Amino acid sequence: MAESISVSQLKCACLDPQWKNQWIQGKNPSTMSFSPLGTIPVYGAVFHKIAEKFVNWLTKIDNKSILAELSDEYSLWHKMYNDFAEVKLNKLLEKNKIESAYYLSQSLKSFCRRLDDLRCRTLNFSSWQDIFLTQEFLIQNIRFNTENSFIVISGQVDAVRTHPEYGLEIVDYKLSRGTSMKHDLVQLSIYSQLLSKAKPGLRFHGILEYYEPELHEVSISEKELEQIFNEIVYPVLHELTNGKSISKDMSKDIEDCYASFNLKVNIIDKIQAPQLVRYKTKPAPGVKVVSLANRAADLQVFLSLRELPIIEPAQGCVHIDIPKDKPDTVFWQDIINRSEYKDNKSPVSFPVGLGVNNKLIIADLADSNMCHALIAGSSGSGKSEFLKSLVASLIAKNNPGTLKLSIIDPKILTFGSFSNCSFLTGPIITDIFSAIPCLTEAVNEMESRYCRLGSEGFENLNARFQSGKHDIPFYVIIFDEFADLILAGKEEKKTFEALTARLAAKGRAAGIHLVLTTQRPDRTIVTGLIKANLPLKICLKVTTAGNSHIIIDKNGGESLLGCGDLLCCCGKDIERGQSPYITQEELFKLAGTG
Ligand SMILES: Nc1ncnc2c1ncn2[C@@H]1O[C@H](COP(=O)(O)OP(=O)(O)OP(=O)(O)O)[C@@H](O)[C@H]1O
Repeated sequence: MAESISVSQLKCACLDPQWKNQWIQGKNPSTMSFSPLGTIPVYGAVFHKIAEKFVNWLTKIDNKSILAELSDEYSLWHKMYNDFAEVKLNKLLEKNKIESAYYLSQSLKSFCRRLDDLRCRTLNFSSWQDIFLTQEFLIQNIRFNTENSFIVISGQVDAVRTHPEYGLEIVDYKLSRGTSMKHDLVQLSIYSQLLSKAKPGLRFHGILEYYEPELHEVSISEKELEQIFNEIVYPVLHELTNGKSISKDMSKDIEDCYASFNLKVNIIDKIQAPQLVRYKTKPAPGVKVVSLANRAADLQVFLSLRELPIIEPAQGCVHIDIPKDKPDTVFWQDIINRSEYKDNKSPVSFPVGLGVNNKLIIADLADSNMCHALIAGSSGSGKSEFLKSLVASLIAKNNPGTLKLSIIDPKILTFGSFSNCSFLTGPIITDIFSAIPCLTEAVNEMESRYCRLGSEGFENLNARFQSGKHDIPFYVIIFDEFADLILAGKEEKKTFEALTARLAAKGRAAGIHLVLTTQRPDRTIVTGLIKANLPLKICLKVTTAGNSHIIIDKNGGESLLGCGDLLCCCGKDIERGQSPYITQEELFKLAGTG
């Protein structure tokens, strides 16, 4: 799911809007650069190759007499020509590219002159390693976070050198100039950001070396590079990831739509969330909130929305949630690295999603208001993805000694090849009738834990865990689609309800938690008993307002957008969020089953 891009591709995206659009459309445009018409074709790649090989060779010399032989620009050029350049230059001559061969040889000569200058400016020069820290340095898979997503960038820096005044300098060799100096600096600015992420704590000055064929150098400070990155590169990164959905400002359209029904409103603020834009709307005196809410269908038509907007009263304004055409994915990896989550020390807390206010919605199974969960949503609403991210979050915080999972997955697909995961109490249960023995065992386990906790003087497992005793694992039972068991027969339904009620009533203290999901949130499935016993309710997109009511006692679930858009209810507050997305590979890797 994560986008990855090379530095040359990113540079093209920054400099050529057509290139960028093709990339956004999923194409893979070429990054070939061409010499401007009417100029001699330059062979930048050949120059880079020869320079790289030569400097590599130089930095490996430890023989003093060889070093001494290369004491001026002429001897350096002589060596470079004989051992590294001659064959390439001859190839160009054979192809009758005489001017290009001449240009290249002159550029390489300038490069040798530059090497000599560098040697002279280096106090107590003892070897070429004193100058070249690294060259053609490969920086791979550096992750850049954008507003709601991230992109992975890889590239190869021409050279990193020591500089007597600035410390370290990143060098970009060029054989010709771009259309403006700023354009040429884009690549350098990307490298400086990549390097400072790859080598935290180090600071880099930048230098552009134009071999045209005489050397012209342009030196640029770390601050200027950062400014170019922020001004030119970062907005493009945003477009390449979330930017696919930089949403049109609809404030005026919303005001106009209401005005056409004689309802005067004023949009006072808007918030970008991954799946929607929330417009904070102030009704004029005399305009009823209910009249605004009643116009949801009109707004949908007027604004050409794919779903009804959700319109809700809030503190001092009305929230109008307008769905984005292309929602942004919230990546699990980003979420668990956020400090709000990292600071939460409960071993059984997990991020439910990213709220519209950009704050994480975190649930904690150790909390009595959230100790067992009911998750409902129609087919495709994101239940399985939600469960995967939940399981990943729990696994990431624990080890098989502190957490045990039982997974009942009649759909088979969700946790497919998860079976040899060391966190599991046994094989994944795919036969719904085997769910009953699993829950019965959990009840027995709960009773025996009660005795043990009582004899040790602990009120609950979490208190025991926090006191440093980690030998009894938290135990989470995940039942992905319990409807079939309820519908299997009266007896099954009764037994299931009774077991659920027992576990729900006393499970939290024993560190045993239930997570039940269904795609059929009607009264036959989500019975009063089940609903009452599972305090944490997650409503993904459901088919009807009635379904939404059954889960969260409120409409709204029917207007959600699917794909992890959710309403989370624990107690009286209901929060809208977007659930994190984890890839199958990431999950299996984490679970040690990849
Ligand atoms: N949090 C999410 N972020 C991004 N995409 C999502 C998210 N959740 C779901 N999706 C998208 O929606 C698709 C369907 O999700 P999922 O399989 O979880 O639905 P489901 O509710 O389990 O459906 P079913 O009940 O039919 O199995 C996923 O394959 C994915 O493409």
